[in-house]
Amino acid sequence: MPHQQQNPATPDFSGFWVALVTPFRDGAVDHTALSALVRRLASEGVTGFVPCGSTGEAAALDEAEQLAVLDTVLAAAGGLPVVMGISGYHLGKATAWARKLSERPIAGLLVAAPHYVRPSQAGLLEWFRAIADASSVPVLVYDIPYRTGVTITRETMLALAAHPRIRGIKDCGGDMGKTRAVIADGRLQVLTGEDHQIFGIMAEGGAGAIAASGNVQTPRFVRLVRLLAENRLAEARAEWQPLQPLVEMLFAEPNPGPLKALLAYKGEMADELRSPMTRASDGLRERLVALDARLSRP
Ligand SMILES: O=C(O)C1=N[C@H](C(=O)O)C[C@H](O)C1
Repeated sequence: MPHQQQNPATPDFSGFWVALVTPFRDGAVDHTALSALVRRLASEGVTGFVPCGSTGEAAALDEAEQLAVLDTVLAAAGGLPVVMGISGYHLGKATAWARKLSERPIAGLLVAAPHYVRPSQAGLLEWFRAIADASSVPVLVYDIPYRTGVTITRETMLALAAHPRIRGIKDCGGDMGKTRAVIADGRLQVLTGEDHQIFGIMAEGGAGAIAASGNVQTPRFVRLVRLLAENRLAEARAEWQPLQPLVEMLFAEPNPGPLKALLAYKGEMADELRSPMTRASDGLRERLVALDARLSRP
């Protein structure tokens, strides 16, 4: 497999990354659909790919399935970088997994705080440092307290920035004070992980986004992030305004249900999720299809 286009000495995670859905068909991962999705997104100008995040229903995939998803994405990515998601709450398993994943030609690991166990800040430092020590590729901290149940404080985040392999955050932290402090500190690249905050966080100096919404209307998201990176705020605002209702609808029911409903309507995959995640309602699907059609008109 080709190595990712990242300079290991100065990895750069700026740009627009897509948090990939994992297509299923008749209960199994649909690798044909996944490969076609990645090739389309690459041709539409995304920076890179993030498989096995929350959007990718990683919690419902066993290790062999996650590795197979990663290999399909690497093979279809055409040399674009791939950052693999890791979550869990067993430190020994997480470090072993990080070691194994970093044998693959990936650009980085996206590591969430341990969920359910609610450790102290000292425990969080141990978690992220141990995984970064085990990894041979850069690590992005996935800050998402509403899913993990644990808040990474500003002080903890800045302490993590001292680790040579921790290079950025996927910010769903919901604390603009912390986001601003990390941007001002300058050691970690801040990628928003909240699709509705792409404009705001990049306008404040964020380096980019990792977003589920970009699985659809991809060229619009790619243009938006490019304009923001170039500080062309008025043009970026004009690009952002029509995307706002799309983002709202895509998250009106649990992600990735709405996204898969729209991708299925477009013929890119089956409208199938693994329980307990469920398909979007018919009403939301109809509204999404209508909005997507409007956004797709030249
Ligand atoms: O899978 C991800 O990574 C993302 N997850 C967020 C979520 O559903 O919590 C949304 C974001 O767009 C990407």
